[in-house]
Amino acid sequence: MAIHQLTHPLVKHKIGLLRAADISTKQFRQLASELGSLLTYEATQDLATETVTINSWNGSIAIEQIQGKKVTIVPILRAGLGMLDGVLELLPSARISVVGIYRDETTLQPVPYFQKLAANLDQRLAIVIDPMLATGGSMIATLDLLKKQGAKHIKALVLVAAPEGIAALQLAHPDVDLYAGAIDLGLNEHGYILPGLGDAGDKLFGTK
Ligand SMILES: O=P(O)(O)OC[C@H]1O[C@H](OP(=O)(O)OP(=O)(O)O)[C@H](O)[C@@H]1O
Ligand SMILES: O=c1cc[nH]c(=O)[nH]1
Ligand SMILES: [Mg+2]
Repeated sequence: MAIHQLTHPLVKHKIGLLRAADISTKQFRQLASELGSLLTYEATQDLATETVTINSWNGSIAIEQIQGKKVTIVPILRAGLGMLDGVLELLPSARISVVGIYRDETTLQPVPYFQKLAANLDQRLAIVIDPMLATGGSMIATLDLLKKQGAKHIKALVLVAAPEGIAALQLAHPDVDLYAGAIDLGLNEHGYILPGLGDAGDKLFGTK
């Protein structure tokens, strides 16, 4: 598994702003979306292109376009939705496959509750988005589910990852590339990332 920790100054700056205790819902949403765009830019660097001929203002010319079926973006509900607008800014025609999973607060085990996936998953790049990779349970369950439905080419985009989650992901899905805005120190006794962002879903949805 390739692990890409983004080092772009804009990413570092925006992740830093996200960590402020007094951040507003509006600011948190805006930054999560912007970081979604920056992670997408990085994660799509190796997309294959093909040459096609089009009619331009000055006659026939050859242009490059992305090859193959449209990408599918896979937000993990709820918090993954916070990155979706930013990802769509760069991939406006992408199909969206929604996966609903929450983490049981006591056992920290992922609990799936919804899925609605794009067709022909085997022919698409699937870009899974979730702000937090903590124990890795939710991401691993999502990748299990996508592969069961035929997905073969998957990338995972997170704002903050814990080393524990990266190790678990590496073991379960060594073929999936991870793109992280930051790799933090570790998890506390409740499974929260330190220094982390706190509860990303609650901050995005204003539920706490
Ligand atoms: O790596 P893990 O240990 O599985 O933890 C990470 C998961 O926890 C959070 O979701 P949460 O369960 O809070 O659901 P929410 O997005 O609905 O708030 C987060 O958005 C991830 O999906
Ligand atoms: O730190 C964490 C861990 C799981 N979910 C979150 O929202 N934050
Ligand atoms: Mg949450």
